[in-house]
Amino acid sequence: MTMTLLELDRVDACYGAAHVLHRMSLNVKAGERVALIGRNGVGKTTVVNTVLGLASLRGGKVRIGRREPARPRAYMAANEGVAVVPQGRRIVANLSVEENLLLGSAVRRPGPWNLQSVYALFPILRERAHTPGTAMSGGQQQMLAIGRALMANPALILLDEPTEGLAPVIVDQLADILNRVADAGTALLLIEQNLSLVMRVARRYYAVAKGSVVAEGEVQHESLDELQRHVMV
Ligand SMILES: Nc1ncnc2c1ncn2[C@@H]1O[C@H](COP(=O)(O)OP(=O)(O)OP(=O)(O)O)[C@@H](O)[C@H]1O
Repeated sequence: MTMTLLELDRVDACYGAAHVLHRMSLNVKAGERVALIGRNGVGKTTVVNTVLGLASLRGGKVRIGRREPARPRAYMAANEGVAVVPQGRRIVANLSVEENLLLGSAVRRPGPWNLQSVYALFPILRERAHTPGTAMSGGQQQMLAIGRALMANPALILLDEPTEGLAPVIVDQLADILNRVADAGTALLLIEQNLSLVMRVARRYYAVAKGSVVAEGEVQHESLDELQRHVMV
């Protein structure tokens, strides 16, 4: 049986008094490529925040790898092989590209990814290894954020709107890179409003509205119009 890497089972989650997720259920198994789509503010980032313990789990169950914590915490995700490429990238400004990559290897599992293989995937990062991480373009910083996640050799990467603010030509490169990462065996949960990326990378999708899953299925069985109606503002 394929291992479940992440599962939310009827999860309710809050920020203080703000109740954002309502019986949210989704799962990602080893090697899967899953998209989470939906309009702004429906709770997609809160799924990641619940896994990291940044939003409070108030009901339901969260499974992270082999654990089912009552209070999920970021270190548990890291220990269970779940890495995050956060919205806005969060590159550390006063560290070089290489130092930012090395931050990703603090909790490291065995696997194919190391500085050399990350540099082979992103030659631009090798060229810019000693420049400050935030001195690079938005697209390059996104590559750095993905490279940093790979340095942990994760079984699953949660990517929160990786195409935000990127030019279409960079989105094309990103699709190619994410497919290579997934081909190498890493599962992806792709939070995205860019459906061109979703259609090129994801196999399954969940559509979210008002903190719950309102539709799910195989990406290849849906038309662009069908997916589009879940993200239109
Ligand atoms: N730290 C917080 N405290 C209180 N409310 C929050 C907090 N973070 C987010 N929210 C609220 O939770 C709701 C869901 O936000 P979330 O960021 O999960 O949405 P999203 O689907 O990821 O949207 P976006 O694409 O805009 O990031 C929104 O109404 C937002 O205002």
